[in-house]
Amino acid sequence: MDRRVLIIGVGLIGGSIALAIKKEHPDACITGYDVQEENGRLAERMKIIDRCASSFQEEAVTSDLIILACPVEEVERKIAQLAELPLKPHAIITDVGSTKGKIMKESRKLLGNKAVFIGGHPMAGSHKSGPGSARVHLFENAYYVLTPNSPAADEKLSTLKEWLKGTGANFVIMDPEEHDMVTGVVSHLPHLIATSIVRRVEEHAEKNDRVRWLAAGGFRDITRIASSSPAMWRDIVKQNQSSLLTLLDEWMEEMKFVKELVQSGDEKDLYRYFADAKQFRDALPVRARGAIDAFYDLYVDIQDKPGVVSHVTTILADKQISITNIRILEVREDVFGVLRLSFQSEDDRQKAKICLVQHGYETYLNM
Ligand SMILES: NC(=O)c1ccc[n+]([C@@H]2O[C@H](COP(=O)([O-])OP(=O)(O)OC[C@H]3O[C@@H](n4cnc5c(N)ncnc54)[C@H](O)[C@@H]3O)[C@@H](O)[C@H]2O)c1
Ligand SMILES: O=C(O)C(=O)C[C@]1(C(=O)O)C=C[C@@H](O)C=C1
Repeated sequence: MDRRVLIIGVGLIGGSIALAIKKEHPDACITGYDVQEENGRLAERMKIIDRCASSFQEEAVTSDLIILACPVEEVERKIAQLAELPLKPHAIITDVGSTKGKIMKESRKLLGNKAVFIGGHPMAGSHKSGPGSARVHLFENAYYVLTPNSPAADEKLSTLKEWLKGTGANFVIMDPEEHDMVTGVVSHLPHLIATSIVRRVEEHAEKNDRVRWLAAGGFRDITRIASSSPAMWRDIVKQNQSSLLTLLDEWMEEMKFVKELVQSGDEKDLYRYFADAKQFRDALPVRARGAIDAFYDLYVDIQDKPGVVSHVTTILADKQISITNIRILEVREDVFGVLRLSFQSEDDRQKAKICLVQHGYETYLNM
């Protein structure tokens, strides 16, 4: 074990990066530091990291690669703390934070140091948190933004990509401000909208319990991300405030337009509004995004009767296909329920599909 990696924050993303590094660089020693000691210990027990440390400062000075994988406000604070340390010359520091502008500005504090900072953001994830949800394939096919901002960073770019090769991600270089506007559009504003929908529904549910009963697939799909880590999103909103304020103004304009459309009841205009959105969304490169498919989910229609779940799992066990997660999404009386099975790889998902279809089950790759 010659080269040393330190991951600060061993949650979903830090843990998944650790697994991806280990896959490609089995000789590297990966140490984790987490302010929640139980997360560090869990990651160690799960062999996501080789060991956990109780002080990040002590580890940082001997590390070749330092990955900041904590919430973004904390990434900024950690950069300032690292800048005070005698880091190894040519060590690489990177982060996985969902915002880049303020972090890149803070990283200038490291310029006097011989270590090099390269900002990073893998554009895949989940609403789940903690090392227990870490997955080696989480970033496969996803875009992974890198924001080098100095000649020294340009020089180290290929070394960082080599470290991160096991993620299977597609690296893309971006300017931090552009990054924050684009992620504001596709990730941060949608997150605020999903959360606000849940809050509206909660208020209605307090007045009428049937709101809870009838919340089904549509509500689930549009609000899944509202179950994400509140600490992570509090920090993202603080860091990307200026893009979000612009985008919220645009959103309110859009809602004003929608209200007028509903008020007008104009059939042609209503149809066009939905049709335009459908056309754009259907043309998006879903597979390349990685975020959804990284979990290699397969949906199976099952009847609401005893023993059906164990029948499905037995079929897969007989073929030695392991399931990483299983969930019944919706069971409607007398009709069908949808079972969501998650697999480690695309290969397992395809094999599972074939043998379940052979046993008469209806399966879907997407819902
Ligand atoms: N969840 C996603 O979908 C996603 C995707 C891409 C990037 N990110 C970014 O990755 C980072 C981590 O998010 P996550 O989803 O892994 O969250 P997580 O909650 O699963 O993990 C974060 C970890 O950081 C630890 N932590 C918090 N403060 C710390 C500190 N001061 N020192 C050390 N450890 C600390 C927490 O205890 C936790 O274990 C965030 O910056 C987030 O913006 C998240
Ligand atoms: O899939 C999810 O749950 C996510 O919210 C992942 C998601 C996203 O918006 O796509 C969220 C924040 C990250 O910075 C990157 C990815």
